[in-house]
Amino acid sequence: MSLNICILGRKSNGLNILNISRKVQCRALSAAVAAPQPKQRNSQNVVLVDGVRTPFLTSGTSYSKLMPHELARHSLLSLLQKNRLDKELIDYIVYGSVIQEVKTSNIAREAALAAGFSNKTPAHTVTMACISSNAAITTGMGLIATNTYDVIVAGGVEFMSDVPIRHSRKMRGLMLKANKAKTLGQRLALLSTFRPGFLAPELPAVAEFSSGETMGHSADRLASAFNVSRGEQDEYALRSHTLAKEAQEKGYFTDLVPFKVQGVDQVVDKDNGIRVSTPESLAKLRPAFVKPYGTVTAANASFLTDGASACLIMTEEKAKQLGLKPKAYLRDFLYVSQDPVDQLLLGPAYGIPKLLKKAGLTLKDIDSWEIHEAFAGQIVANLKALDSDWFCKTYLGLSEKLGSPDLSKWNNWGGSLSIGHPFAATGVRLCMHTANRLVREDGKLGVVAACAAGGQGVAMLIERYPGATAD
Ligand SMILES: CC(=O)SCCNC(=O)CCNC(=O)[C@H](O)C(C)(C)COP(=O)(O)OP(=O)(O)OC[C@H]1O[C@@H](n2cnc3c(N)ncnc32)[C@H](O)[C@@H]1OP(=O)(O)O
Repeated sequence: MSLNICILGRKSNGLNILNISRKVQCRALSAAVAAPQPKQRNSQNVVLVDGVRTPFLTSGTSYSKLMPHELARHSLLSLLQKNRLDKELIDYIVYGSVIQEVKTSNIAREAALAAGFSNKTPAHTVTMACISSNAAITTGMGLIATNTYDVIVAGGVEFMSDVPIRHSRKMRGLMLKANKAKTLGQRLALLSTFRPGFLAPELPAVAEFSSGETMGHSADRLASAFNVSRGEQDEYALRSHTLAKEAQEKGYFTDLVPFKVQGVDQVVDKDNGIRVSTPESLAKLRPAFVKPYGTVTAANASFLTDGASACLIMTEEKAKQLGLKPKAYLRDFLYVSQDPVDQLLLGPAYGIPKLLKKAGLTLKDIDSWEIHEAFAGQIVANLKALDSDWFCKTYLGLSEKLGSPDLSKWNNWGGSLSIGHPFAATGVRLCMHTANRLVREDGKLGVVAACAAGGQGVAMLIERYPGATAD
């Protein structure tokens, strides 16, 4: 028998369209009593021991003079310090990165060396757009499952304060040829081919390579396809910022490790993009991408963010041997992908039903949802897709809609819209917020899901570890 007392919390913020109530779920008798058991998949239990992140900062602020591997270094060192771990214990490091600093392309290795890890600890870097640190974690799970390694650090870093801006292709061609020219005559001949237009730089864009469409434009198109109004998007964005602020003030972001940045007077100890606004000021903002009729604005989109994260995963047996107290079991995961020219931000809508089916669970079994908020319109569209017979039958092959997740369990500490979204670092934050929320909210099972450029997505199942704490 489970006792399920729901206390109606403070005023609802008027989120009627999404039907988001501010119910605080109190499961006084532990969820474990009648809780479902997901199908066992791993031959060995893989546990998430702990995870940390730098404060997430809007790009161009206190981290702007750093290099990305220095941010990653901070998360690696902090993970070890927080868990009082010897660097020699780490068998392997996997890190995610999306927009790469060309000098540190294998940033996992550069960050590890900068952090003083043994040069005998191999490290590699993965990239899968906004789910790159999920890919780092699941790569680590694979290395553990194949008995290749026992103790893995997985993480991710993104640094939007300094991105590689290139010369144009023509200018690059000219410069490479000039490098090879042997005589003054050859150099002068090349110089005569130079045209001022060659100097126009190539800026990296947060855009889909195959279609050239920016993510913001895709979000606008998705919102329009699912009839998500501007009002719904602003309302959802306000919810995200409000809940993040509340969680920040209550000290729930225990995954965040303060950072003394060289040259910056004050220790950076908070995410700086959380900004609770009023519905009126949100309504005044102009469209950021599709002008003049689009609905995605600077306030209902995630913002360009600098940050890094790292987590420690290993077999349960190893954690016991080392006397470590894990936070969660990493129970299951899967990736999904669709045509990016159609709709590329529906990863959660594709991934969640598949994951639940694979694990033998239903929506009701999930106590904590941590879903990446690329855009408010993208989140509302994913919710509408899950609750749509048409979408679930046509695109997922289900006999009917999956339904609506309980929104009182959904991103209760805000999300990427408010906390920030350093692309390759977000996955670890999602897993850590899930693990810590399961403890604070007395739940058992959590789902992480995210969309990513390329039309890809991830869904992960996380289970609270007995005796876990949220510190
Ligand atoms: C799967 C994935 O995750 S894909 C990746 C998803 N993420 C992205 O693609 C990143 C999208 N975001 C962006 O590119 C940028 O943040 C943009 C283009 C939306 C906005 O960039 P900027 O214009 O530089 O934003 P900026 O911070 O200046 O804000 C613009 C205005 O909105 C206002 N604003 C921003 N946020 C808020 C807020 N929460 N409340 C009220 N006003 C706000 C600002 O004050 C500013 O107003 P002003 O013009 O009067 O000064």
